[in-house]
Amino acid sequence: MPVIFTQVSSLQKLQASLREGCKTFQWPRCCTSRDYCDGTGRLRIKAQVNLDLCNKFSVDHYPFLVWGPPTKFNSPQWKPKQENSELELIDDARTAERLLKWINKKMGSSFSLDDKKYENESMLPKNASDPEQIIRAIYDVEEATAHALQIILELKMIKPDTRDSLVRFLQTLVAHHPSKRCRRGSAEMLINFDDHWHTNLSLSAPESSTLLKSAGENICGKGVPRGYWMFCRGSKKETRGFSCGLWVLLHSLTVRIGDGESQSTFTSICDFIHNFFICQECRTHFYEMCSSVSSPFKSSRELALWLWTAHNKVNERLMKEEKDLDNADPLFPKAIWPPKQLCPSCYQSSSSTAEGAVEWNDDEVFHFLVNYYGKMLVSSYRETSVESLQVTKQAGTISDDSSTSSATTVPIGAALGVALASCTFGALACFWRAQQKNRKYYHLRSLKKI
Ligand SMILES: Cc1cc2nc3c(=O)[nH]c(=O)nc-3n(C[C@H](O)[C@H](O)[C@H](O)COP(=O)(O)OP(=O)(O)OC[C@H]3O[C@@H](n4cnc5c(N)ncnc54)[C@H](O)[C@@H]3O)c2cc1C
Repeated sequence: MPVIFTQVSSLQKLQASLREGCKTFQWPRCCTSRDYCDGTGRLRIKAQVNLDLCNKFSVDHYPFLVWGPPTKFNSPQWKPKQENSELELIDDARTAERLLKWINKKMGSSFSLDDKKYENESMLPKNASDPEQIIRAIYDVEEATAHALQIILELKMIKPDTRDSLVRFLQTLVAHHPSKRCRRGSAEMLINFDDHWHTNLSLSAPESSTLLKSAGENICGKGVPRGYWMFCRGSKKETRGFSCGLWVLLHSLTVRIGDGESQSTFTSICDFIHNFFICQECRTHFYEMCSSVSSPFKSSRELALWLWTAHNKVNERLMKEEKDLDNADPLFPKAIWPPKQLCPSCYQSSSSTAEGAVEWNDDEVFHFLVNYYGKMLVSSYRETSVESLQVTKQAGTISDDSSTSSATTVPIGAALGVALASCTFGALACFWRAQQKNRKYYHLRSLKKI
């Protein structure tokens, strides 16, 4: 997946320095907003770290843009004329138009600088009722899994009385996590579990930090958690995210298990939330719902529908709370799910009872859940990501989900590729932001003049 390596703010700073009187200068090896014009009018670079970075990439002029797969940027040294390198110097990028022309040629695309959809808000799922949105959630499920594990380890939540519950949950993940990476990582963790947690012993500090590092880094592959959400990204920083990813994980488990595993999966989910979900209120409510189940589950259908109903009960309660407190995410207010647009057949034709409750067609809801959290969650990604296919082909393997490509390549590809429909947009976003800043700057200046 190509990326653009640049420092737009540095370029702007450089331009600003020139405007402010740096009459003579040499192109710096690298500069940032902390660089400055010295008494002789030469641009000086302050931070050693920038020099090192620029040395690594042989940066000798501005703007200096490199195109290539993100993982290749980790190589210790790269030179613009290096043969057989997947990194390529963009040699014509003096203006946004010229850069875009270069990218369009490279990609066989025809983007224009007026394509306003590259703004940040396009990173948000535009319409939660759009079934295609779930394709992004595979990354959030990975993110939530790794995030949950980090919390467990950092807060030292594995104790003699919680240990077994984690083992059971990991066993479920090994068999049924929708991401193969996470299945592999969970298996790895289980294999090593007894080495770190002898029965009835909690971890001492040095052991804990060693395991924290290796488990945290590996449960869903290197680079996960990545620190951002795709499907679960809220329009405010404090909304959605982890708890959304956790729900998606739980639903995806319930549609993957066999009938004979339904009761044990139910117990493992309930215990996991009870012991390891840090939201006290959520745990308490969820535990109450778990405790009110009177007879064992006999099929995955029963369990999937139970979890769906439980989630809707939470939604219903939060709908009221959000209304009272006026703290809903404006783009993602709580609602009874799935909405009609997403699954019309889930609704009985009479639609709702006299009390206003929805009458569901349970068979259709189950069918919908199996498709949505089963096939769609994992397979649509492969179909829409050219990059993922390329990685798979290169590796000479056949993938059944997103897991065969590198943990860092795919999400960046997803972040730029799936969310923005093409990696090119990343570069455009850069220019877009730069343009906007300029517009804002000129706007402010014109205001000052007035
Ligand atoms: C087990 C659990 C219990 C929680 N309990 C509480 C609580 O008591 N109080 C509280 O304030 N917060 C609770 N939360 C957090 C809360 O439910 C939301 O996760 C959080 O507010 C973020 O909401 P969201 O808009 O991202 O959608 P979420 O509710 O997180 O849902 C994520 C996605 O799942 C899908 N979805 C929605 N409803 C359903 C459904 N019924 N079945 C299947 N899929 C569905 C939608 O696509 C949605 O975008 C809990 C979270 C979890 C995981």
